[in-house]
Amino acid sequence: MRTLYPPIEPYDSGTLDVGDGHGIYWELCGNPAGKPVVFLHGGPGAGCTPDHRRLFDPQRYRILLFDQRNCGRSTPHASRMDTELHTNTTWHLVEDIERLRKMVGVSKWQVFGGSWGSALALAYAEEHPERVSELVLRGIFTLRNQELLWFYQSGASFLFPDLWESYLAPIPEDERDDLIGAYAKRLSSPDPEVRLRAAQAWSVWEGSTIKLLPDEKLRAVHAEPSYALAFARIENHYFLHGGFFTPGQLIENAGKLRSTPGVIVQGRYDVCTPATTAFDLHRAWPEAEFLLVDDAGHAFDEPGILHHLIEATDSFAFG
Ligand SMILES: CNCC(=O)c1nnc(C(C)(C)C)o1
Repeated sequence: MRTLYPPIEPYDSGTLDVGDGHGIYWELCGNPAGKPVVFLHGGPGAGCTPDHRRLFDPQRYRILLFDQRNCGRSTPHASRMDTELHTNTTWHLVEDIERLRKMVGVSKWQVFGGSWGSALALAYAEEHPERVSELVLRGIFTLRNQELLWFYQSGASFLFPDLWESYLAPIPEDERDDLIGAYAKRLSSPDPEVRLRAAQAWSVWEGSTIKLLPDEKLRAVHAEPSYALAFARIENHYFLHGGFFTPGQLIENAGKLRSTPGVIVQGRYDVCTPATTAFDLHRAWPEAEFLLVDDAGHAFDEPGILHHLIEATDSFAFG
């Protein structure tokens, strides 16, 4: 089974001013003369980690990673309540990707994204197909209403009834018919204790359910206050607006990808973004290789998923 390439450090990094008061943290890793690839993290609001650099052969790829608006090392951080989110939408991020592409000076690049990153990758590729050499996608998420309701209102709750009680805890029973809406109210509360309690409950729900087997380290990351506040605020903001898509937009427009080489990797037991969406994308984009991993959940570093992701990036590298 293939696994991550060795740990590496960036050979360059910085912050790009993209307007609206936003500074986007970016870093370049691997071979400056290598095949260009951009990595799109999940959430939205999760930020990049050093392991994300390791999905690509550093001898053959020039790897750009960046923290999307208001999260990670980008500024202003959404954990601050004076950080407003109205200039953080899918289409702002698509424009940021183009700004970064022009900054690094490439005409096209491989786009790699998992979960929310797969939605952003699809949005970018459907908007700018001429800028995408290949797509490598994992844990397909297109923010259709049924997808959001499954994970945040009713569905995944049937598989994790114990953890679901903790997700419900901050919300009074008479508001539980619209949990995304009820969480929005608490994530914008003037009371910092109310905000933090809601943010941690929201963030830990996801952090506790994205791997096939429990991962206490990942749960702890999601419970950390600054991370949880940004992650929950940004996710809830996007989900309240349906990802800023028209209903079913990414699947309906997948015909724009017919000439783009691609690989779709999906865990059979992905509770966060169930396989039905990946299958719908496969049906709409049959040219892409579709790999359903029978012993995996959602996370990129589940053994079977990681194996196919590394095989995919290797297969597209020069040489
Ligand atoms: C609903 N959020 C799905 C998503 O983008 C996602 N799933 N897991 C993650 C991290 C592990 C990166 C937090 O992001």
